[in-house]
Amino acid sequence: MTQRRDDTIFALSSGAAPSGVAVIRLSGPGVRFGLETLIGEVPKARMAALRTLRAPETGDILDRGLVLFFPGPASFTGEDVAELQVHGGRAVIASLLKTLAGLPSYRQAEAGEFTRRAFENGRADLTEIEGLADLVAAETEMQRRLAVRQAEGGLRKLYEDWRRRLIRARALIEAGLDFVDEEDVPDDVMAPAWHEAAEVAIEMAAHLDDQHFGERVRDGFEVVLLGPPNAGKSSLLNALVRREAAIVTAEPGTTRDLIEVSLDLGGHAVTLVDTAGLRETESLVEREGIARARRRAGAADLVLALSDNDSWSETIPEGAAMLRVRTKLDLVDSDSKLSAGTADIALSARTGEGLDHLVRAIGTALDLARPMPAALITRARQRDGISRSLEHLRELEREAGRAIEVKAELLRSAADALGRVTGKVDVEDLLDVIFAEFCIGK
Ligand SMILES: Nc1nc2c(ncn2[C@@H]2O[C@H](COP(=O)(O)OP(=O)(O)OP(=O)(O)O)[C@@H](O)[C@H]2O)c(=O)[nH]1
Ligand SMILES: [K+]
Ligand SMILES: [Mg+2]
Repeated sequence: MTQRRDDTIFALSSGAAPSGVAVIRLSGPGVRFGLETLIGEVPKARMAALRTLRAPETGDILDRGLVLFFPGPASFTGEDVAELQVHGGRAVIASLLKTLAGLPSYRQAEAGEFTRRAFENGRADLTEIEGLADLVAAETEMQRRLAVRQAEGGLRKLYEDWRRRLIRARALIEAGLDFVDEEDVPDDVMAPAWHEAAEVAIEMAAHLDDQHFGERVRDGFEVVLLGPPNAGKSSLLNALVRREAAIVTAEPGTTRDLIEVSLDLGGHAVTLVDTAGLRETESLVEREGIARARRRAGAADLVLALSDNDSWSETIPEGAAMLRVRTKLDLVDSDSKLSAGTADIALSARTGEGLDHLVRAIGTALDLARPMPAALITRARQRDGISRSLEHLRELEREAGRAIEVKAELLRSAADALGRVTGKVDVEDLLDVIFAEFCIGK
């Protein structure tokens, strides 16, 4: 996807027609010419102007709408940009797009091309662009909050600061190399550089040690339902998703495979997994299902251990965060309901009683209530880059006795690994993957 920058690109940036209002976005060197052609002038920068749009050849009225002009370089893409806010009918949009396509060196934008131009013109780094993609895709409130912070440069600021400090440390070392015979370089000339690198390494390690919180906000936390046959696991899953996603029968051993559903639980993206009831059995199919249930529970963010009789023997895998859920509360007479038993929560999938309590408890158990740090890793790509950078710094610490040139090279590699995360360094191979996430018009 290499584009010539003398093209002016355009696209419908709002959703599918028909809609009340449609937004057509233009970017490139021909934007001023395009506006003069369509409305006879270039309106005042960043002010909405109500104008009649006309076909250049015939003078026919295409539509009347709001026209906005954002001169480069202080625009989204860094180029001249315009937005045409017109009526969202199919014919209006079609005639405008056709008119634009007829202008010299105008063409339809490819998916993500506006954002790509923004990156190439230095208007946003890769982490901000990933934040933007997440913001467009955000489905839950937590995802939206995380994406806004990232799109606003939360990660960029942190990573640029580290990179700047590593580059400075290397400069200190190289300056020392230039002026002093290596044998004689006194330790204290280099000491501030080593100190700086060690500080950055500590900060990176802390940043990486986040239990993958940002990735899980983005991709969803995994919550696994576990318990003996007929505990009511599938019934609870169905009640939470409000549809018959899993088969429920009175027969113990109904569920064999893992059943996954994605849902928004109180503003948090969760993948809820129903599993086979745990028991000794001769059935090979069921045994495999039970083995899968245990494996999945072992890797879960949270296990909901279900029981309809307040006993919790052997259900719980070591180490997993867990809530004990007493099911079928509607079968319990109202006097016994008052004695809480050993469960964290009691509920009925049949009547819905206690479900809201469960949703709140899940949020608390996942520790979602804590304040979100300004910069959270949201993707494996970022984690890999920071880990690689930290590896180089660790090597630097281990190789304390090595030649100064080797150490300077390790600092350079550490800074480059960071630069690849933000897109400052040699990322051509990554770009197509990242921009493919965007739709046309973004
Ligand atoms: N009264 C009442 N019955 C329930 C409730 N939840 C589940 N049941 C019944 O309990 C039986 C088992 O429910 P399931 O949801 O299939 O239980 P499960 O844990 O998925 O069972 P397996 O898949 O066999 O391990 C069914 O007959 C359900 O109708 C409830 O809240 N109240
Ligand atoms: K069952
Ligand atoms: Mg089941």
